[in-house]
This record gives sequence, C-alpha cells and structure tokens, in this order.
Amino acid sequence: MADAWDNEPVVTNGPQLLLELAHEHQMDHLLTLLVHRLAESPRVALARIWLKRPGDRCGQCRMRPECPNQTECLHLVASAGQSRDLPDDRWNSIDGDFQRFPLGVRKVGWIAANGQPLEIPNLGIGNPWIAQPQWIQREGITGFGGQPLVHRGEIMGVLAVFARGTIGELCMQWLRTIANHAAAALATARAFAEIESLKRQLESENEYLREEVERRSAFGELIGQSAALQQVTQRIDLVAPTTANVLILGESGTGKELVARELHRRSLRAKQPLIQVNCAAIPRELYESEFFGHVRGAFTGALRDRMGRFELANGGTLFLDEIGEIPLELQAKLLRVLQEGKLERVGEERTRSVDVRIIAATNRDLRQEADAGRFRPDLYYRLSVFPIEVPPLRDRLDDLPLLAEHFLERTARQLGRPKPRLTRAVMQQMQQYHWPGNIRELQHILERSLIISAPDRFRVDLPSGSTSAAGSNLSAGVESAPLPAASGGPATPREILTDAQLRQIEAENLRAAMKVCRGKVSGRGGVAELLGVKPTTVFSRLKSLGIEPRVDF
Ligand SMILES: Nc1ncnc2c1ncn2[C@@H]1O[C@H](COP(=O)(O)OP(=O)(O)OP(=O)(O)O)[C@@H](O)[C@H]1O
Repeated sequence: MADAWDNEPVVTNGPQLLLELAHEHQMDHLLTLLVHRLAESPRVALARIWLKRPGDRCGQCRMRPECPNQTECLHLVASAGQSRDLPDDRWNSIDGDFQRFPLGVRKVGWIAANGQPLEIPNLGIGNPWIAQPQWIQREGITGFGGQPLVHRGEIMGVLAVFARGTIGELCMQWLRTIANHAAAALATARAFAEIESLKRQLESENEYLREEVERRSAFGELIGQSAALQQVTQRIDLVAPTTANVLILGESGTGKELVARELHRRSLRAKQPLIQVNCAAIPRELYESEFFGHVRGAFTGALRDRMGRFELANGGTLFLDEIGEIPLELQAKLLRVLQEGKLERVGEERTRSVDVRIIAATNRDLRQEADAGRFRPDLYYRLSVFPIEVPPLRDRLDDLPLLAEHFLERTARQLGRPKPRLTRAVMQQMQQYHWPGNIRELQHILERSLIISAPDRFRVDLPSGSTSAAGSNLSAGVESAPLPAASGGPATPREILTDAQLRQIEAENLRAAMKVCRGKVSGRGGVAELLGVKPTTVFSRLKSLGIEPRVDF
C-alpha cells in the first residue's frame, strides 16, 4: 500500500541541517539536533546515533554473548522518531533493547566495524538483518540506511535511519554528507569538551596551589597581642572590605608585607590575585614595562607581548612594596592608572582598562620625600588615603615571647629538632636588645641561635650592646672569636668564624659603605659601585641584614 508521502525524499532539510551543525559546539545539543532534524521528515520513522565508547554495562548487556570485544562497543546516544498510528508514541529514549551494540554485530555493528555505509531497501519478514519484524511491519518501515561517522580516518560511530519507503541512492548520498559534517562537528565538540574539562582541572589545580601557597607561606597570621599590633589589626579590619588604597608605613622588617597580605585576604578581592612588586628591585629602564607590560618589538629584547603587573592584578590587588623607590618620571603614569584605571603597554597605542586596588608600603617618610621633590605630592595624597603605621618591634616588646615561640617552633620543625625551651634569662636578653632589623632580625637571630646552640641548652646569639652602631661586638650567647680588622684590605680571620660572625662583619661593612656614600646605593659614588655589586644586590643584602637604607646614614 502506497503512503501519501511516498514521493517525498527521506532527507528533506539537508542544507539547513548542515548549516546548523556548523554552529553547534556542544556534544549533547549536536546529537539531539541531528536526530530531530532527520526525524522531521515524514518518511523517517526513526533516526539514531551510536558512538563508540568503552564497554560500561557488560554485566547486564543482553548482547554480551555476541560481543567479541568487551572493552568497546556502540552506545546509543541520540534517538528521535514517532509511531505512524500513535503520534504520541515517541521514540526519543536512549534506553531499551538497542542501547548497546557490539562492534561487527547486526547492521549497526557491521557499519561501525567496516566503516562502510549500508542500505537495506526491502525490510520484510524473513530478512536476516531484522531484529524486531513485528515493529517493522506495524510501522510500515521498509528501508534502512546507515552511514559511519568518520573523522580523519577514525570511525566514531554510526548514523542510521529507518524509513517508511526506500531510501534510495540520492538520500544515501545526503546521509553521507550529513554524516561527514556531523563527524567533524562531533570531533570539534569533543575537543571543546576536552578543553573545558582541562580548563576546569587547571582552575581547580590553580585554586589548590593558591591555597597551598597560602598555607605554606610564612605569611600566615600576624602574631602578637600588644596594644600596638591590635591597633594595626583594627585598621586592617576597617579598610579591608573597602576599595580604598592603603599605604603601609614602618621600618624594614616590621611586617608591612604581612599586613598587605592580611588586607588582601580579608578583602572582597581575596579570591582574585595579589600581585606583588618590589619597586626597589626593578632596574630603572624596566619600570614601565614591568608595570604596564609591552608589545613585541617595543625595545631590544622584547621578543613577545607581555602583560604588566597591573594587568596581572586586574580584579585583584597590586602590592607595591618600597614605593618610595619609583622614579619620578614613572610616578605620573602611575598616578594616571590610579585615577583613571587606564594604561598602555610600552610600544602600543591601544588603551586598556584595569580594575586594581593598590596597597603600597614604604619605610621612607614619603611626606618628607614629597617636600624634598623626590616624590610627587599628588601621588602621595592619592596613596595615603588610609595609612597604616606598623610599629617597630622595640615599641611592642610585649609581642616578643609569642613571636619567639612561633619562630623557634617553625625553625625546629624545619631542622627536625625538638623545640627548645625559652628561659627567662634568654627572654630578658632579647627584651634588652633594640631590634633595629625588627621581626625579620628576630627571625634570623633565632634561626641562627637554634643552629649553633647545644641541643639541651638554647642560647640566643644577639649582637651585644643594643645601642652600638658599627663597632658592636659579637654575640652574647656564644663564645665569640676576636674580630678581624674591618678595614685595610681583605679580612684575614685568625679563627674559623660562625655564620653569625660572618653576617655581623657583612653588616658592619655594609653600614660603613652606606656611611661613606651617605646612603646612596645606585649610580656614581653609590654603595653598589663601591662594593662592586649590583644595586639590587645591595638592597636585598640591606633587607636581609635588617639595615634601614636611609635613616641611619
Ligand atoms: N606579626 C608578625 N607575626 C609573624 N611574623 C611576622 C610578623 N611581622 C613580621 N613577620 C615576619 O617577619 C618577616 C619580615 O616581615 P615583612 O617582610 O612583612 O616586613 P616588611 O616590613 O615588609 O620589610 P621590608 O620593609 O624590608 O620589606 C617576614 O618573614 C614575616 O613573616
């Protein structure tokens, strides 16, 4: 009996479907689109897609006895169609009898195993390809056509239609074209899904690493309960949730960086990056590129485009440590970014916008620097909206016991030694010292002391005489060796020196050099030139030895 649509082609909307395929990048959507569009043709009873995937339910699979290879099979992933006589009976489910096909078994398995199309024009009772003859008969299905989904030689699966009527050469060609496009689109969707999952993996790794760094960082918490420190934490709490710029003031080693990290941690930007720049460590000619980035070829050595620190900190916080070191010419550009949130990479005209909160720190008196013309007053006012002054350790000696316990415990753990007991005598010694290098110095002295102390007797290796300057003697806690001459050519120690003694000599030498050069580090007549090292090395040595670069000289 001929149906009314006998003359209609099986594939009615091929060109439209190809266009739609090109725009869809999500695997599920793509599969649904394919079968539903094909099933829109009145002559298509059922359109289905199976994809090759690892065997997943071999235990329950009714085709298991026929399955030659139980590591891989065809999974039904999309289905669309409807009954001829019962329009509400839709065949969109991907469960049921044919949800898995072994490779090489029956029509669909044969197509996937051979990578060849298969058309069966006269499905009827007795046809060996038919698994459910009653269904075929009841629904008036007479044709089957299937095409392998092949992309770059890889057989990904099978696209098949059951038709009411014969499929024919032309429609098989259309199905071939659709299958080719579908395979390419599926490969793209698979690549997108892989990228997405790698991205998610990277994001979670990144999140994990950030947490890990935070956990491991020495910058955990501000330790101390003195009234002076409590004032600092109160100010942190006040300003952290706002967007105000913060200027942290205080001597070297007082914990300004730690305060900056706490501010970021307690701010609404805590999940965004905290990018740190040590302004004293950037060579003059690289400031602009370091801050604002550059494009390839902007200067010799600019081999590729590079983001500056401002862009890296976008959405988060930029911590400008030792801000007093920024050269005057760059201060104007910095001010513009602070005011307008706009910048240009070196060598590029395009203006970029950034949203960055600035936390700056300095151990200089910036107002004095501004009065002396070394710091732009407008930048100073912009930065100092909310200053936080971190007191020196000598003004909060109440915190010494807690800090000392903390550092000793940490160092002992790192050295794999038991934590020594801090005697009252040791505490008294420490409280009498004036701590010019503040908490950093405390940390170093305790580390050194632990290393050189006998396991059962902790002695603190303090420079003797808290008021002494360049001529101080050696430790109060260990036997001291006589000092070599501090001037007149290379030192020739008569005895082996401890690390503490060496650091003491280094500190004295550096202080003497700073004095001779009147505190000037870089350029002609500066300490770096005198000592024959780079200015950045001088700054980092000053920092590690706890020497204030200017005030003392
Ligand atoms: N309250 C504190 N509790 C625990 N550790 C602290 C505290 N304050 C400072 N430290 C530690 O002391 C060291 C020096 O602190 P930090 O680098 O923050 O000082 P700074 O003022 O930024 O120094 P500089 O001006 O030289 O850069 C760090 O190892 C820091 O972890």
